[in-house]
Amino acid sequence: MRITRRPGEPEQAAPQRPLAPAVAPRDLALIGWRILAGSSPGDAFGPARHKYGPLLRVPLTKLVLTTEADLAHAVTMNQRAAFSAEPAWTMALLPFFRKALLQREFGEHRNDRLLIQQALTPTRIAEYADRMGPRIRAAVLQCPVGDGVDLRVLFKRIAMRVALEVFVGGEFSDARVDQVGRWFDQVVHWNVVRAQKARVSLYRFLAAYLPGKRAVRSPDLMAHLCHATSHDGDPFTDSEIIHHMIFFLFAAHDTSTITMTNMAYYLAMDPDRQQRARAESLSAARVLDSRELRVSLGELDRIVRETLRLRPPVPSAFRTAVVDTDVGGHRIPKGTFMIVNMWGHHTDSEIWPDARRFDPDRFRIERRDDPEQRGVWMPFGGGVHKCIGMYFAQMEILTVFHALLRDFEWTIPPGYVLPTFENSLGSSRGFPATVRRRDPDAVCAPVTPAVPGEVRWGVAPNLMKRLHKSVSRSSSA
Ligand code: HEM
Repeated sequence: MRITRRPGEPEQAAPQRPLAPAVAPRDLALIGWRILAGSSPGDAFGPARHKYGPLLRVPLTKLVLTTEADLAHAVTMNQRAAFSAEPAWTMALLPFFRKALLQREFGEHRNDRLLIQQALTPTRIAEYADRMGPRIRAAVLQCPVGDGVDLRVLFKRIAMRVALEVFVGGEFSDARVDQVGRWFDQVVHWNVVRAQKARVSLYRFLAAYLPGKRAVRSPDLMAHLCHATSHDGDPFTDSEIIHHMIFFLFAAHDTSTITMTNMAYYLAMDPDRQQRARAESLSAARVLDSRELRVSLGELDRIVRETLRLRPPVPSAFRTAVVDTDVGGHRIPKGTFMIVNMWGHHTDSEIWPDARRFDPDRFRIERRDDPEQRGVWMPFGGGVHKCIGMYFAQMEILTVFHALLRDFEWTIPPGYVLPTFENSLGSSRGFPATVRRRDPDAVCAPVTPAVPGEVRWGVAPNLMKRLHKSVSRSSSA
């Protein structure tokens, strides 16, 4: 419609619909039950979204949850500076981190993010790939074989070593890597005493490096922070550097460990797909640089993407409204705690055909162009807090699996379900794999097209049947 107005006449604002409050459904608990009973978050929230709208408030609280992709963009892009990550993340998961990057906002966040970003430029990542590649391949060759192997232990050790050697600098013994890994496991533990003890140990461990880093400009993040200035123009204090490093090392290894564990799990459930990825790796050179990794390992790259769609290690982003604002036509009062659940729209069957199938081919170029899929894959978040380590993680994961697929094959006991909720940030578990070393001269068997596998969900898989029954009873009541 064309709007005509005389010169000088003020522009009339389009009539606006009054802002609605987020609905607080009384049957919200039922959604929780559905997820516990084996629904994916996308399936469980779909009916509620149709009934109540895209924003659901938890009754009697200031918690508002959305599984809507558009709203996830609006909140994380934060164009009106109405949301802050700091108080929300501190409450949700990071009480044991102090002034981490994710807990900084606006000017201060911009300053520190730009500094940290310098450790993650494409050139630096390529250097890390060259330096860490041989160490990763050597570590993969140590993979235990036999039944009941927990591959998570291997992935954790590799990711922890890479994070320490790249961002703190130097070389670390296996015992030291495992010790630091255990402290990080405990730092987000529900037992606050253990968590506090672990944080003190990490603090002391990193503090011991400070004098050396302040004296010499070594090419690692920690030395870089020692010689940089903070937002107020002063050098970072010892404590600021250590708090940055504790969160950074955690973010740099825990998410990658979880992703690699989940990938190994899906590939164990889908032997055809594993074989296809192996054939691709065997047809490429054993040693690939960071650019070649992405170009030569398309199948593996799609497996990473699909794994991150189905089980994002950071399933939600948390924000607090710092002013009264609105999102998607809904009023958001100051102080609202927003849970942007990317996992919900990642598993929404209205967006992803056959959403519960593990189907990496959905990321093939010809299918990725599907307009419905554009912009709805958000495992690394969005906006100014978007994951700073996205390309680093990709390089590391591809390097590990390229080596693993060439020399090992693995399966999983039939019917085993890796508990869905227990493989995200702060609570991650492995699974019992049967691992065999491959004969290096064996030719990869011809590959049949993979049949996408239905993903099984469940918090406690052995309780699934019982929970299903109780949910259908309460729904029909
Ligand atoms: C598969 C692996 C990874 C996933 C899925 C992941 C996911 C995420 C997500 C979703 C966020 C944003 C949270 C929010 O907006 O509330 C984030 C932030 C962050 N990630 Fe990652 N991450 C991964 C790997 C890494 C790695 C390898 C590093 C470091 C090398 C890293 C460092 C960070 C940092 C420092 C932030 C905070 C950024 C900021 O506040 O500006 N992450 N990550």
